[in-house]
Amino acid sequence: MSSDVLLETRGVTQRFGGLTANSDVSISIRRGEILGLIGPNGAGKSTLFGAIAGARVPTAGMILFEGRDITRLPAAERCRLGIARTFQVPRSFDSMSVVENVMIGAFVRHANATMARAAAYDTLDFVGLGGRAETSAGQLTPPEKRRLEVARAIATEPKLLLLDEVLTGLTPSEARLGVELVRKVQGRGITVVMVEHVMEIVMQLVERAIVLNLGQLLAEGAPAEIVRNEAVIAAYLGDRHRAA
Ligand SMILES: Nc1ncnc2c1ncn2[C@@H]1O[C@H](COP(=O)(O)OP(=O)(O)OP(=O)(O)O)[C@@H](O)[C@H]1O
Repeated sequence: MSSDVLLETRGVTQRFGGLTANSDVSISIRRGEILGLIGPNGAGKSTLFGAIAGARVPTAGMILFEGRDITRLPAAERCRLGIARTFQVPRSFDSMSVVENVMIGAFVRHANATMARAAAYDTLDFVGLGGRAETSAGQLTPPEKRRLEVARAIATEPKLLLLDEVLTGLTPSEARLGVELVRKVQGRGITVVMVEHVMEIVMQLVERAIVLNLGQLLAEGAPAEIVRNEAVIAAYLGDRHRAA
């Protein structure tokens, strides 16, 4: 495997009873890129994130991170190796303060609470939530909660960050800030894979996109190629993106 490949899935299959959520999915994630993972609802995008982050061991197939087989490694160990994810529905501890929520991530790298707190404050400044550090997480607005989710993941100091629909449902100005934040994350040397349905965001942000449909890899390429791919138009985009 070439060293510019950070993570590779080989033939990953995930069955839930009779349903095959991922079917023989082989993809490579290149070091330093922003990769889009797109496809219709139920295509298996979040399931693939789960396989990469260690939510469950896939039914079949293999996952390699920096050339190492991590297929059976627990999520916490993958996190220590440098894989972090956010969840589609933010998972904050609402009775705790914002900074305490981020400390949960920072403890992955800092055993000492003072150092974890300092790292959490830095991360909150980085994501633009520095002014909300002492607020209860439950009082954050929905877009702020998404940022908190990103902050907690970044505080683990990942090499690979999996973002599950963090920019979906935002107003245009919030989405613009979100796009800036993802670029800043990449600027830190973190490789980003993002599940995103809003094609305007995908088109401006990602360098390469992978399309899943019915659990299978349907297409991959530059966003400008993807939006012209007949199979992708038929399965996902519809005619409105034909001329994009
Ligand atoms: N833990 C589970 N048990 C049973 N079925 C599941 C489980 N997780 C996902 N599925 C099913 O697997 C399929 C793929 O789901 P997944 O959430 O990965 O799709 P997705 O592409 O992320 O969809 P969306 O864009 O709606 O989030 C769906 O049919 C879903 O209902």
